[in-house]
Amino acid sequence: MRCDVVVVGAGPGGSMAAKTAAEKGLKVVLVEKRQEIGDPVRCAEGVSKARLSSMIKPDPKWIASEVKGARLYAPDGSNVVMSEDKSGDEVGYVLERKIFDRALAMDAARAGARVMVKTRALDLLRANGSVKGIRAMRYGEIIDIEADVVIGADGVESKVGRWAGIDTALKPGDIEVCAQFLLYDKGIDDEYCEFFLGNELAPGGYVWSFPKGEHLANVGLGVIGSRSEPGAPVKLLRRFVERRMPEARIVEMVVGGVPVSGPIERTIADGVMLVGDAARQSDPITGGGILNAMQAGMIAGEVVADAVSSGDTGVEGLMAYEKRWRESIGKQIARHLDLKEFFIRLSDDDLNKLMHSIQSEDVSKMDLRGMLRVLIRLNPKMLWELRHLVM
Ligand SMILES: Cc1cc2nc3c(=O)[nH]c(=O)nc-3n(C[C@H](O)[C@H](O)[C@H](O)COP(=O)(O)OP(=O)(O)OC[C@H]3O[C@@H](n4cnc5c(N)ncnc54)[C@H](O)[C@@H]3O)c2cc1C
Repeated sequence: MRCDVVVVGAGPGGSMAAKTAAEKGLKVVLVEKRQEIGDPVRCAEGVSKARLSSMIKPDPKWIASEVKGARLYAPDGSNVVMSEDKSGDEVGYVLERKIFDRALAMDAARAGARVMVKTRALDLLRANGSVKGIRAMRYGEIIDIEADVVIGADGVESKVGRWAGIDTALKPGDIEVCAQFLLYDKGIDDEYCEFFLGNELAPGGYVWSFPKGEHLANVGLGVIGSRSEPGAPVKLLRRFVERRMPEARIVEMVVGGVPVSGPIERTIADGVMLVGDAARQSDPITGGGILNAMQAGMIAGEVVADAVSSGDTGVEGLMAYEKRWRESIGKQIARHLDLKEFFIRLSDDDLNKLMHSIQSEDVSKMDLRGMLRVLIRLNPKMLWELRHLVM
């Protein structure tokens, strides 16, 4: 089989890359190892309404709920409320990713991409040292898919980067190890996402509750890998749920990892591009990666179309991808990495102090940067080293 570009992985990043490249007239193959795109879900499914809407038209079929904002809790229970349009990438819509991921792949198919499920990429094909596509396993048979460019959108456990010689290795401190329940509890606030901070609750991470309507919610937590033991996230989550919502009915459980390493050194090689979690493009503070993956996928699709039509699919021809994603989402990722590195060092007392200091301020209409500016003004000694982030 021969095409211009083969995309490995039909998550949000891969499907957007495939759709964009197909719309630009390229012959695209999108391979997905699972037999059902989007299932099982390893995600809390929260995204910013405005940013999602800037990329695709929201469809009620894949929106589980719309929230008014987010409530942020310090370890001692003190809290602030942030409104939906300002609370960052996690809040606005809570998606139904089983339907959402499938809809994005269908959009790619409608744009002309060939979608192949139950097809696992096994390795890169090479000829005279250059990448020439992938070898894959499809329904138990080995097949070769020849292509000028391979886009690796194969998620947090990505192998495409490694096969291409790109260093995507993550240290334990570069991963949030997560556990999540989909649960029903009468006490779930259907109008607000909730975030709970605290080293006892989730060392180096946080607990979230993202409502999906009618008192159903994704309740989960992430623990920084360097401070986690095997099984710890599930134990901590069970403790949280037993204490705060003892009547909860758990109907689903997922575990998974989110890269919070910040940008890797390079995301392209000759004939290869990495997108989304494979490129470690998720947000180091929130762990949110859906929208960054989609945006990077769109950029990758545009750049690969230019590269194929110019006949230069080497590093030079793909360099515009590297530049464009770093100029856009890369800047925020880098800023949030600095913030994460600082905040995971804070004690629960520090977190309480910070929360108390902003409770008398109206932060409801502020974005994360505005809130940080106020926090630095009120706690100059503790937060002085973060001042460059708000200048
Ligand atoms: C518990 C948890 C909660 C999260 N909550 C949120 C949230 O609320 N908001 C948010 O924005 N982000 C969240 N994230 C992160 C988000 O899920 C990811 O950042 C996002 O899915 C990345 O998209 P992607 O397209 O890069 O990769 P993925 O969605 O991981 O897709 C990769 C695809 O590649 C396929 N694949 C892998 N290897 C191969 C292969 N060899 N051959 C073929 N196919 C392959 C996989 O099956 C998969 O379908 C969460 C993550 C976790 C673990």
